[in-house]
Amino acid sequence: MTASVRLDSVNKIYAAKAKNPIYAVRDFTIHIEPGEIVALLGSSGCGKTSTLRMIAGFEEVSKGAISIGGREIHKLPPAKRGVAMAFEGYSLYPPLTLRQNIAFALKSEKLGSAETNRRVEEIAGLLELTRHLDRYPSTVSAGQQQRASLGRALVRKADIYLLDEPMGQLEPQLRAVLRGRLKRYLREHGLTAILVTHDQTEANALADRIAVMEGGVLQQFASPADLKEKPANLFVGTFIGEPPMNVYRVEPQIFNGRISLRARGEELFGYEPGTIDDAVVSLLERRNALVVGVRPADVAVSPLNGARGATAKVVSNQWIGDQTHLESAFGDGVIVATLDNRFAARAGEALAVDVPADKLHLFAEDGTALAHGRSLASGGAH
Ligand SMILES: Nc1ncnc2c1ncn2[C@@H]1O[C@H](COP(=O)(O)OP(=O)(O)OP(=O)(O)O)[C@@H](O)[C@H]1O
Repeated sequence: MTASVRLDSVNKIYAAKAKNPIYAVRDFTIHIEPGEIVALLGSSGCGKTSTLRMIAGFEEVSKGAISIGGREIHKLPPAKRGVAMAFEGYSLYPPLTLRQNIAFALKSEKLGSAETNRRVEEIAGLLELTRHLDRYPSTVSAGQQQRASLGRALVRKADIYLLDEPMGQLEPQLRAVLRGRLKRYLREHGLTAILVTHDQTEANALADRIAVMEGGVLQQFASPADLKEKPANLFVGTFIGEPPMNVYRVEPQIFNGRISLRARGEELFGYEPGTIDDAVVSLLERRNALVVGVRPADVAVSPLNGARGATAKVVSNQWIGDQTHLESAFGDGVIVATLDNRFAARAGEALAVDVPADKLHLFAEDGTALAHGRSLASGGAH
């Protein structure tokens, strides 16, 4: 009951014959392993739902191919694809109770009523719905309807499970609990699932790999850790991570082996000879300008007296319960640092900020990644 999924150069063009066709998805290629949980992540309008609906069969594929378990399915009707889908808009049947709605998904499996009931109760328990099973959709909350819709998808036996924003309506505490349960359920049954979300936490918590989309184009398909540590381009670098990566356009200067990354004539980051790997140094030698990305957690801040680093002036210092968020004026912009401890610094105070060489992300001016710390990205190799 677990299948691979392949999307090969899939395109979705709405109103293809109109004067202004809408390219919702362009040349989208991903190969998903059996039992893998994948998230499609991106901001509103990036093409996530169109992609999911093409896999389910509710939208035609304009160009390209989709296969599930090695079987090409993109021309088959939805019911023949072996897909179970939980819709963002719930789409429960109003005249049926939640129990009947969930059981309805089992009709085609022709189970006896005892087995049907057992499966419905199991899913309802997982989703904290047991107490509400005999109520009608119009008499329960949006979050309960959403869980029933999720239950209706999970209760079925299918080759793959498609989940469109499955937790969007849930309050944060329940969301965290159900995320854990959903992941355990998918894993225990070895199910292949594709989840659409615009919530990074949800994607990170649930998915083995995340497909980051923007403007209908796949930006990167990688594990949560790789997206954070080795973003393929500046879009992914700044989209993934909260607070976002600090970004500066700099001109590198190398003098007697010392490397100075400068903006408008001012040094933002300086490195003594030998602190940056040779491959990265030769990359810097070949560029007049590039973009430096620095994660807030990688910024070291210290009192000014003699500490190494450039000077920054505190703009705001917030303790958010488990972290300090420190924003300081830096160069002609700002630098945001996050620290695990409280940090005593008032607005207006000057500090030294420094970033270890192995934490620098370097991008070309067109946004292609060149290097992450010590390792060259594919764009940095030439
Ligand atoms: N039926 C349609 N007809 C015309 N354009 C559409 C249709 N459905 C979606 N679009 C357009 O296609 C693009 C991608 O939409 P899609 O819903 O796939 O994005 P999304 O990432 O899922 O966004 P959201 O998170 O807001 O649902 C958008 O520009 C959207 O306006």
